[in-house]
Amino acid sequence: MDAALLTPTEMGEADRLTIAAGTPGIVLMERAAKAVADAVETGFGDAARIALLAGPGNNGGDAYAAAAILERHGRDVRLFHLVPSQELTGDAAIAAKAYGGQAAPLADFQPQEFDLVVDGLFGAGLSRALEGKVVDLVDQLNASAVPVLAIDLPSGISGTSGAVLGAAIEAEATVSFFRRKPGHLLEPGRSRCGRVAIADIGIEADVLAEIAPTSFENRPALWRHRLMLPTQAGHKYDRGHAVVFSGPASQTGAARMAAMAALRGGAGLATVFSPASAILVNAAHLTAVMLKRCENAAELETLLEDGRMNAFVLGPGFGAGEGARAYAEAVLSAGRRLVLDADGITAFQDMPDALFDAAVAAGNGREDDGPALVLTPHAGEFKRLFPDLAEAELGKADRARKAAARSNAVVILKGRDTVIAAPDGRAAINATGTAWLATAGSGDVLAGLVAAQLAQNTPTFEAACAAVWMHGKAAEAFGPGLIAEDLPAMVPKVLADLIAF
Ligand SMILES: NC(=O)C1=CN([C@@H]2O[C@H](COP(=O)(O)OP(=O)(O)OC[C@H]3O[C@@H](n4cnc5c(N)ncnc54)[C@H](O)[C@@H]3O)[C@@H](O)[C@H]2O)[C@@H](O)CC1
Ligand SMILES: Nc1ncnc2c1ncn2[C@@H]1O[C@H](COP(=O)(O)OP(=O)(O)O)[C@@H](O)[C@H]1O
Ligand SMILES: [K+]
Repeated sequence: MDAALLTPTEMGEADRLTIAAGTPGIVLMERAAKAVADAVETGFGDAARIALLAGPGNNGGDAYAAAAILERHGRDVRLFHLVPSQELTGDAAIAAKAYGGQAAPLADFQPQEFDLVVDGLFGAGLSRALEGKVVDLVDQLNASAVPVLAIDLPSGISGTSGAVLGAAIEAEATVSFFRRKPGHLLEPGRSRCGRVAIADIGIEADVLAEIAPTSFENRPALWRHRLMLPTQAGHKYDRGHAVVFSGPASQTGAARMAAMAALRGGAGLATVFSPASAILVNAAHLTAVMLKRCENAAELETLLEDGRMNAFVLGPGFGAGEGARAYAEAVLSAGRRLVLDADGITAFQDMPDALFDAAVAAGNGREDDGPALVLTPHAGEFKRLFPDLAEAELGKADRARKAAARSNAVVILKGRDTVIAAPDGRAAINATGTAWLATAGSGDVLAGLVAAQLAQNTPTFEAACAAVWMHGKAAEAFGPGLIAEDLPAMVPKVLADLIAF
């Protein structure tokens, strides 16, 4: 549960359970405020003049309580309130009463008069879009060069979806409490948060058992225990055999990169299945990866008789025609797990139900590994299979979740904030990677890394999460100048760190 993300509603529940177990709300607020004051001291120690902005709820209460602490530390603070303190209720009213320092209405706030602004306008309780004077203030603050430390979330960012509601503050740093929220990881929220620190305010981890969160940060804690690493006496077939379908002679590179990634990711064997016309091109470039001719569906049926070939990739460079559909359906109906990427996804754009039916019929695989199908769309490909979901007013995590439930597939919805969702409702949000991943072919490598995990019998959701995490880490390890071919070569370093972890 270390990787759990809490929606604002779930966080409210964590708060409620903690209060019910005997910790008064004002104590939680004091601890939250102490964490904010500590973040000011450690991150913005040089700031001489500090403004704290207080909204109408407990986020504002945190600002009052933090102002009181900073003032006791001798800092020059001034508080600006959206509503007069006598209109506050509950813990926020208590905190406002306890603060005896300078306060003024928000209309008097001029960002340039300060070296640091602490944003306590809205946090988890943001329930509608910002409007009117608050929007003007946010715009003015964002246009100034004054750094902002946000309490819980930058005001205007949805903690659930990361969306900007009306307008949102751009923070340099954010202090949140107990666990991250999806909005800290999903764009544009992630970019607006700056550095995120999570403070312990005395909420016990055991509240999570009752809350049963379904969103997670994609970290090794989520899947590390499900990875199958080579055993001392292991055989290559223990680590599975990944197969990647090659496209025609002029489009073979993508499949080879995916196959190389499958080997580097730990599959015991990897084979490219190639149409006859591309055999020589593929043969000229392959060494550790093997090659077999697969000209049509009948040949595929025969090849599938070798039950050791247990994980397939279809799509990179393949061509988006009827052939792709026939192969995908054959692989699924033969009980193998399949990563469907790129052209493989596009091939089903006019008949997505045929794909979803095949995935439902394939069920949950051997020993309940999880779904047989993994879909790896970027936003454009996603729209081809799920046009209604692409257009719905949904956050990215819910979009991916609904797609996973509809298709009975694990869906990897790619981008800077890649979401991995399972039909059972789990969703993991990834934070590894660099902008250098936006390079031709990097998605092909990801498909191969997923197949590597599937070949090694990692359950489907965990396989997808691990692959996305490693893909990002490989990019981080390489640094600037990355092209897709560099990624497989970085995987050994990523695995070494993971094993040492
Ligand atoms: N849940 C917890 O465990 C803890 C919560 N704390 C703080 O409490 C915050 C949540 O407090 P609240 O639930 O009171 O919520 P907020 O303080 O985030 O905001 C709710 C208030 O803002 C108003 N509001 C919402 N959207 C608005 C909009 N667009 N324009 C104008 N007004 C709007 C609401 O009517 C309500 O008065 C957290 O973000 C955190 O800072 C901390 O005190 C520590 C403990
Ligand atoms: N700005 C970014 N930051 C981090 N990762 C990114 C960014 N842009 C793209 N990616 C990742 O790079 C990969 C690109 O895959 P894809 O769009 O299929 O490209 P291609 O078809 O060229 O292989 C995905 O894993 C995606 O999540
Ligand atoms: K805030």
